[in-house]
Amino acid sequence: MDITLTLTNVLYVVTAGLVLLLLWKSQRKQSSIGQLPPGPTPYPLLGNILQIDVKEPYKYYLKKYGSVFTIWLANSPVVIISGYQALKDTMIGLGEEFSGRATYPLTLILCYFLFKGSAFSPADMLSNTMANVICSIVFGQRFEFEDPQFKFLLQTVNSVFTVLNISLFPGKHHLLFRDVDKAREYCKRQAKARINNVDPSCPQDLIDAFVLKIQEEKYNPDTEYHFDNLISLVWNLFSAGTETTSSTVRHALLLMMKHPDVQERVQKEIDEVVGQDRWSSVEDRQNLPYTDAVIHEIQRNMDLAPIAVPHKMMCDTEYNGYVIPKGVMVFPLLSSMLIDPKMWKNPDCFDPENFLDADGRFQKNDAFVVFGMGKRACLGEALARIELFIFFTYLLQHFTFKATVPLEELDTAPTKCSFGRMPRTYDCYAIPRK
Ligand code: HEM
Repeated sequence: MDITLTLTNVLYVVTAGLVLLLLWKSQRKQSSIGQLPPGPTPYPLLGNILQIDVKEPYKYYLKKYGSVFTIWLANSPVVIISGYQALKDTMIGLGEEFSGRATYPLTLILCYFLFKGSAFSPADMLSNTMANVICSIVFGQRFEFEDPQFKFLLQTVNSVFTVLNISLFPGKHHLLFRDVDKAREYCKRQAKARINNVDPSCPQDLIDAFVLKIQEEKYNPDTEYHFDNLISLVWNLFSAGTETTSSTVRHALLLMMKHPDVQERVQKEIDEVVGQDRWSSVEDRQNLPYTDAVIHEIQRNMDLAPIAVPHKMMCDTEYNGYVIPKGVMVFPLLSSMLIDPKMWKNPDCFDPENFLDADGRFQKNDAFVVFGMGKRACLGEALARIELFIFFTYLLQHFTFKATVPLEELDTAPTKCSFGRMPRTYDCYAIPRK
């Protein structure tokens, strides 16, 4: 008998056996969690992946199943929660139970990005500038834009937001994990260098302050202040705090080009309240209601994190007649609130009137949940709001932004993907105002 033929046959049988085993396990898992909210029937192994429309991932199911439903990403159930009431009940009312943090499943990552080459694109400048804000707070220093270490850190963060559009199979994401490890190593070296070198009377940055807490709590066995947490904190702040704000300002300038009347009105208000001879400060915000409304509307329109950052159940929890087991992943569908026609005057278009009352005063709106809600809401919200205000007002105080293409060709819709919405890259003219 031909030995190669026999081996091939054995291989077929083993592979078929493995596939059958996986199918059996997958179906057992899918049917074993009986009290989850309803949702589309999953295929074995793949779950609902093939049924999800990447452009509008959950719209159809929202209509069919209402505000709480389950989808399966491969072999893992994910509970999707949407709408004002359900999100308030869960993220705030049951805040503790819903406060675990899940990791992004690779299968969720189904993003599509468009990139174009450009003569003057503000993208790099914005991300360098915003990153230096975080660097000043965390590392106590700013970096030159050309610094290779700084470039590497930024590139890695950018990859986390963009290259994560790949599949379960070996490939680019492994390079990404390797780069993330390298970036964390850098954070580690920075932190290690400080361990015995902090002046307790004068901490210079976040690392110094954390190191002092480590020393203060060294005899407390339950302390959260230890070296590993310091590294995670530094990396989390850096990665969560750079691309988010710089992408928002990038989207802001794009919208200003598309809506020159809005840009002009913001500039007029800044000229009247701040003038041209000084920078705006946070105190000016209350006297700049139109500008404030425009910044909020930019963020609502952008909808940077449509499903927030995946949550995880801390314990078995009953909600709305269902039981969501401990460990199950939950996506709070923030988008559903940002475009809810019951909550906004004009939910589908960019319209600063969404944040203005009849007298032109700034009007808060409970459905403005771009930073998430409840216990796991964005840690950097206060800083992000200040950054967006200061950078946006500074840029419009000094420049008028103009598109390089006719306005009707300027597409402002962020590139869609199922976990984040990134602004498009574009060329622009920044015309000095003086
Ligand atoms: C436009 C700017 C930003 C937006 C729209 C934004 C949005 C968000 C959202 C939606 C979440 C997840 C909330 C949830 O899961 O319920 C989040 C988490 C987080 N953000 Fe931001 N963020 C921004 C800027 C920043 C900045 C500047 C920092 C750091 C200084 C930061 C640090 C974090 C951290 C550390 C978390 C995780 C919090 C946790 O797990 O408890 N973010 N952000």
